[in-house]
Amino acid sequence: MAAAVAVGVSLKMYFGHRRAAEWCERVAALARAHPAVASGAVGLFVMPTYLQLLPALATFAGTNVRVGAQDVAGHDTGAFTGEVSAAELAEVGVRLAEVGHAERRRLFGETDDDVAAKSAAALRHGLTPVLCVGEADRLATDGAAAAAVAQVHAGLDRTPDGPVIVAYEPVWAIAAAEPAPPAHITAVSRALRTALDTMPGRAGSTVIYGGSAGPGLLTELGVCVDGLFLGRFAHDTDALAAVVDEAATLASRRSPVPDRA
Ligand SMILES: O=C[C@H](O)COP(=O)(O)O
Repeated sequence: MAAAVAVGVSLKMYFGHRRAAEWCERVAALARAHPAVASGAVGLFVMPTYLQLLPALATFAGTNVRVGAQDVAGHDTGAFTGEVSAAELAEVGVRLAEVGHAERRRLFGETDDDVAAKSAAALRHGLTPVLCVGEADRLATDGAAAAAVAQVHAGLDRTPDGPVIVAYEPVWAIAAAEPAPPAHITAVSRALRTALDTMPGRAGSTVIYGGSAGPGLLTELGVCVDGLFLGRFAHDTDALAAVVDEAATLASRRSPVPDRA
């Protein structure tokens, strides 16, 4: 089988309940019809709001689409009003938990320690963390890579073993008109892969790119990333289908890499 290329989508808080349900129905139909998703060559995952998780799990049942949460508590149980634990997410069938997104760091004051606690909670309960990292300001490649690698260590160094997905998202490229330049993404993604390769317990981890990603980018990036993490440009499911097609082509060109996250 071709090596898996990931295509993830976070719906953030863009959709209401009905629109999210309709979008999930269309994506489930795409997943059922697309041979590369059905075979696992393209690893599609979807992150709706907490309230949309249960209906999404029902809609994607029987497909290869994994459902993830956009956040997770750093604690396992107790008096943490408004939080949702990794244990409960895993109990209902959620497979991934996003941690450290730039919006949570900037708007909700999440620190590296918070991110590490959330990564640890996810790994303790069998969820794959999707750890978002990226430089806040436009930096040259070396500085950007150093900042992103430092965030990976801060988010993972004291956490249980297990494969993770690192989403490289330069903050300045999120919600922008265009993604970061391919040469920049390539260089930073390589540095992230090298860092993950030297970290004990992270075999099978992958690096994907997010930040105004859409159709065409994966083809430009080629094998230097393990996939894309989409936001706005997946709201149109035809655009998402185009990215899945590109991922399928890329997967067929990669050497098999078993058991990637
Ligand atoms: O979670 C996804 C990323 O933050 C990218 O969002 P965007 O493509 O809308 O910029």
